Amino acid sequence: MLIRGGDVLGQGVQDVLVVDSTIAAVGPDAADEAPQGAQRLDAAGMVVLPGLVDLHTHLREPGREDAETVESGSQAAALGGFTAVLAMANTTPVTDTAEVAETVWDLGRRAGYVDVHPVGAVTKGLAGEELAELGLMARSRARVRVFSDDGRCVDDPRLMRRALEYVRVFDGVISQHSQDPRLADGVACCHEGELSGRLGLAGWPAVAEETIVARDVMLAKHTGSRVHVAHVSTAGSVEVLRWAKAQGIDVTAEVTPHHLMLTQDLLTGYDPTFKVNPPLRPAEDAQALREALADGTIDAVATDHAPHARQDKEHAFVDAAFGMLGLETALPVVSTLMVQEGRMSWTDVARAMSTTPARIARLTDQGQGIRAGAPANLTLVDPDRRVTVDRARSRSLSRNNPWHGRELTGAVHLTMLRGRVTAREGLVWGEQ
Ligand SMILES: NC(=O)N[C@@H](CC(=O)O)C(=O)O
Ligand SMILES: [Zn+2]
Ligand SMILES: [Zn+2]
Repeated sequence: MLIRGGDVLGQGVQDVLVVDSTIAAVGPDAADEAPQGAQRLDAAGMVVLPGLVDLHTHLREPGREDAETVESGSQAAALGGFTAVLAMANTTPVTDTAEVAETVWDLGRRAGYVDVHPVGAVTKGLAGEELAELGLMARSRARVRVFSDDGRCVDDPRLMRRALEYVRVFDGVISQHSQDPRLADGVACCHEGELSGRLGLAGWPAVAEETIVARDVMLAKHTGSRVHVAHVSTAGSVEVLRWAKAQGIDVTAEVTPHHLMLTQDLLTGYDPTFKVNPPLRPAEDAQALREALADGTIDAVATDHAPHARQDKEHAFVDAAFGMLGLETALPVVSTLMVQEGRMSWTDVARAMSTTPARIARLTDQGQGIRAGAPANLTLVDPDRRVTVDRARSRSLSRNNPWHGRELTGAVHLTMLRGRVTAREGLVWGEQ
């Protein structure tokens, strides 16, 4: 397929020739190299990005196939411009063995829309007591490199130290859900501050996140291992990261689209759609996150796509499950908030949503950019298209969509995984 006239990485119009599963040529001569009868795709007005990689997705299978399956989540991912997702371990059973990791990996292959890389649990059953089979998961067919107890914090410093030492052997990384459970009330469900008092809700203080981030960067320094901070949400965490990076500590961090754009003020209606962990924060935090993403202190955007079935989400605010959808809206939110408003270029977006997350997860078949010889993982974005988000049109099996009714600018037009079109104009592979 010859992709004609697209703006590659926002750096200028180039043709891109894809032959089989590989990018064969990029540039003015690509058309000359196209074989007879090659399919042509007019990409005028589109931005061509490398396939997006999500470091943080909850696919809910095995165990909660009513909320999401590998197949439904993979379809949502492809429609969102992703070619790979890291599937979190908080399933039932937990992904804490090579067998479960291989099951998830195989389900992803069978679905075929995106590469599904299982994240391994750090501790058995996410219980925070005993290390899981990290080495066996790493050596399994699923080649696990990212480990996380996400949903829970590995709060025992001794266990965190051991985990960091262990994964260093195979160049793995611990993705930490940074939240000291001892600094937050068990029923906390929003940001602790003046607003939580007014709403009568128990909150988490920002410091519950920041102390864990600070501790973990020191443990990374001590062990010479890699730590990744999942869903950074406070200005104080950003300051710690900035300091740690200046010291040369091997730490990376991700931010979600919702922590970039949404703030705690949405909670005044007590709508559980906006209940998420970590909680939506004050506007000053969101502002600090935007700046940190733009200047590279925060390395990546990750969705934390967290589907929940109606019976778990539609409750009084305090009783509802934590989490919100994100796969289909991540690129449009980043486009609207960061690109349209001049904070990031499309090259920066490619770095934060493809190249860097692929490197953090040590993926071998993703994030290699748009150059001859790289796997043909591509996302075509229509940067000026305005879309009003409609939760009813999501491919996710769940409806906890915090973007419902919002108008966003920038839409995914087409996604290609190793030369195969997996999504195009709202339809997935097989429907086109
Ligand atoms: N983000 C959330 O609010 N929920 C996540 C867990 C998590 O990411 O911590 C989930 O699994 O539902
Ligand atoms: Zn988490
Ligand atoms: Zn999560």
